[in-house]
Amino acid sequence: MNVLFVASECAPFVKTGGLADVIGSVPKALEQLDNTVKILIPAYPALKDWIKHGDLLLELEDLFGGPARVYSVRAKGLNLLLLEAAHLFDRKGTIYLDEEGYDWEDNAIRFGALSLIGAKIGLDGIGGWKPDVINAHDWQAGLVPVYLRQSGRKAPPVVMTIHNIAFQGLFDGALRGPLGLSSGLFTPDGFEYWGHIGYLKGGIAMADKITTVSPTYAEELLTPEFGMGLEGLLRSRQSDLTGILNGIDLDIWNPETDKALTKTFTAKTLKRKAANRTRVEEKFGLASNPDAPLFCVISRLTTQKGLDLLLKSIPTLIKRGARLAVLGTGDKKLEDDYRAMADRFPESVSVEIGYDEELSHMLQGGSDAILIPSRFEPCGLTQLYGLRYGTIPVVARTGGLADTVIDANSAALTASCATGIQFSPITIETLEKAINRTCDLFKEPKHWRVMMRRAMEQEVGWDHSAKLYKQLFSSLIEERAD
Ligand SMILES: Nc1ncnc2c1ncn2[C@@H]1O[C@H](COP(=O)(O)OP(=O)(O)O[C@H]2O[C@H](CO)[C@@H](O)[C@H](O)[C@H]2O)[C@@H](O)[C@H]1O
Repeated sequence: MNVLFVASECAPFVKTGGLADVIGSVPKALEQLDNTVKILIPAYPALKDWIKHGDLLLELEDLFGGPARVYSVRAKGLNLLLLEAAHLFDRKGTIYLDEEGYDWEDNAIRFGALSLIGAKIGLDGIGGWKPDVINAHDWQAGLVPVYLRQSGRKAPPVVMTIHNIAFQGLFDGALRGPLGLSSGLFTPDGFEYWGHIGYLKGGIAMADKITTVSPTYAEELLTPEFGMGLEGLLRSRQSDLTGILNGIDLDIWNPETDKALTKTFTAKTLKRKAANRTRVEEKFGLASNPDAPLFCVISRLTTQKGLDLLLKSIPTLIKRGARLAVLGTGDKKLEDDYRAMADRFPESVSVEIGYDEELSHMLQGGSDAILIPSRFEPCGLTQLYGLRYGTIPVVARTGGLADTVIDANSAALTASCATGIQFSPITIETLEKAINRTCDLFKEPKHWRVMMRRAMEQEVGWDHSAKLYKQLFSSLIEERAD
């Protein structure tokens, strides 16, 4: 089966968050199942060099104000279709933000262009290759099914995947003209959202199937609390919505081979993990204390991730002799508040504001526990990396966090199946309790070691979920053929 992915980021080339990890890993698992997956992605500066190794397959004189080309290249085990359109993607700043940190003014056009080319490849194929199914990811690819629908032509089915409904891609309705969108579909049943163009909304309304990244989030999305205004539409499409849990790339995230670690380790050589802890303590300038856990956070610093709650719980953590190493970037106020906390308690709290892939591996390798107090979390990947590295996840019971961590309650401890700590409802008090429970458990090395081993044994790769994607794609293709 031929599958076209359309997405705005892909690890290890361009990454601002978990979307990139998924786009960079699930295609490899699908290829193992005898599928060909090609990923259409803009040729941002970080990807431009790959063009030299690519084949030119498509040339357009004008794509929303400038010329565009699509190159095909095999890079790091992935088939990329690089959309080169210098006027849209060859810029300094980040892939979504300008150098001052504001959204690029023309993001609607930039990702409208990505979606338009995705639809074109769906309709006409590229270089003799034709997708049997298209998987569009997040709002940046939300217009793919819209452009297909308005073409009126026979097109492959589309699966729209929601990685985070908080980002919907809402833009001025007047952009319909410049984007070449049909006014006939600009209705509440189509891609209109209260007078705006809703990229994700259009995608959800017009895709053949909708997936999200965990079963629990698929249920949560149907409620006003989590659906963020799209719960009604999603309820109307409930029978087409499934939650397929994310996996991780087991080669990139492997404590047995990870080059960012001081000492590599396995579930059988857990003692070797201690050297990594010492390295993190040194690197972050934290005091060492063998009697209390070293916690880490690797995250966007936002209220979604509950990091304002954690800030208030830090005194509890310090009281227990625990330490906290934070790696993150995001809301300026939270960045300042965390820096201030680190200045106040330099031996107990240390913060690295920035984005650093290698440091994130080092932290997973050297910390005892990872804190993820998210208010909502579609799936979450850092708890999966934590499980893989025996770094106990301490998580809010929501979305994919609820689906992937087994709480260390007394029954689970007795049955030796616990893999982490969960807390609910998501408040400062329950988070503090969870921190205290983690510190208590850490003082029982036998329980703690069993939990680490269980965590490391969890199936966190793509094997199972890639099969579910394949089944979903196959069923759609069969339906189309009937
Ligand atoms: N400062 C930093 N330095 C280095 N690495 C950093 C970092 N901050 C974050 N990261 C990395 O970025 C990724 C974050 O992925 P998550 O899945 O946890 O959340 P995100 O909200 O981005 O993704 C959304 O999409 C994914 C994918 O579907 C869902 O799992 C998730 O719930 C949803 O919110 C991880 O690989 C993490 O290690």
